[in-house]
Amino acid sequence: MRTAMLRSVVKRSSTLFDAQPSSSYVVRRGFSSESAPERKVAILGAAGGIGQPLALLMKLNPLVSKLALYDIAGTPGVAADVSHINTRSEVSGYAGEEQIGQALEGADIVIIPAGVPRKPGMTRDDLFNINAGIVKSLCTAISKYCPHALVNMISNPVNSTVPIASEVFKKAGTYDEKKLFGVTTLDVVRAKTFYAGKAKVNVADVNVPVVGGHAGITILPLFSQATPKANLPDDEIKALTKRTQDGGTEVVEAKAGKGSATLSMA
Ligand SMILES: NC(=O)c1ccc[n+]([C@@H]2O[C@H](COP(=O)([O-])OP(=O)(O)OC[C@H]3O[C@@H](n4cnc5c(N)ncnc54)[C@H](O)[C@@H]3O)[C@@H](O)[C@H]2O)c1
Ligand SMILES: O=C(O)C[C@H](O)C(=O)O
Repeated sequence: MRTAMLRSVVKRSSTLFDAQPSSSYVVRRGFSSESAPERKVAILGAAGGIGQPLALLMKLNPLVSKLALYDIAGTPGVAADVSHINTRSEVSGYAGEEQIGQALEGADIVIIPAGVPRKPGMTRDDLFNINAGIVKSLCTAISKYCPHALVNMISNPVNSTVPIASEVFKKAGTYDEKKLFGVTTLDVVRAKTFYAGKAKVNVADVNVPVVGGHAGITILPLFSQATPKANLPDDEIKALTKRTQDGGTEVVEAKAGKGSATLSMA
């Protein structure tokens, strides 16, 4: 899904990537490829639990030519580390609000895992007060510096942070419903894994549509549409549905105060 999204991005300017950010903490030139298109991806919250493995995956993605890693702190180290990987993209680290413009300038895709994760006993909605403000300020900067970028919202509660982003973009006159995404792929990933285990089929062959939002009962895995068909009894479908809806809580409790899903998320 992530690759398909990246493939759909249209190159906007051939000169976009010529300029070197002057005051970024780390800039490393990667290996170039004549034939691959140029695309800049910015990760906001790049030094965090999701941000770091996500930066690694983006650095491994041959469709990315520029990777901007932004956080309030810690990004120079992450950028230096990731930049040593021998793939073509050029990696830059940006730390602090005064550098967000450089991080976002020319970005085709912005991925936002910035914000606070849950602790045991909390719901995603309990994150609203702090994460709403973070998302609002980041989206205001996106409107200013890369108003045409595809925006992937990971920060929770996704059911609320996406509407916040859309309101910020509407106010700035930059809203495009085709370019704002709430990232709920983890629900699909979980539904596929849990279904494959119960149905005793190869997980690589499994498809399970999931509709709705990204919190509790708003997550609706459609196991009736799952393939390969397995004719599981109702009680097993109910248990699979509940486990998928509670998948995030399962990880939060297992991590016992050290955050929520990061690796399966990235
Ligand atoms: N959509 C999903 O499926 C999904 C899955 C897992 C986690 N999440 C959510 O993703 C978010 C991040 O989770 P995490 O485990 O990476 O948390 P984390 O605390 O490990 O990392 C968050 C990062 O955001 C940074 N940050 C905070 N304020 C910022 C700002 N104003 N600008 C830039 N960066 C800022 C922090 O410095 C930190 O490095 C949480 O809200 C979590 O609930 C969503
Ligand atoms: O559950 C959380 O708080 C994080 C994330 O939304 C998840 O589904 O793992």
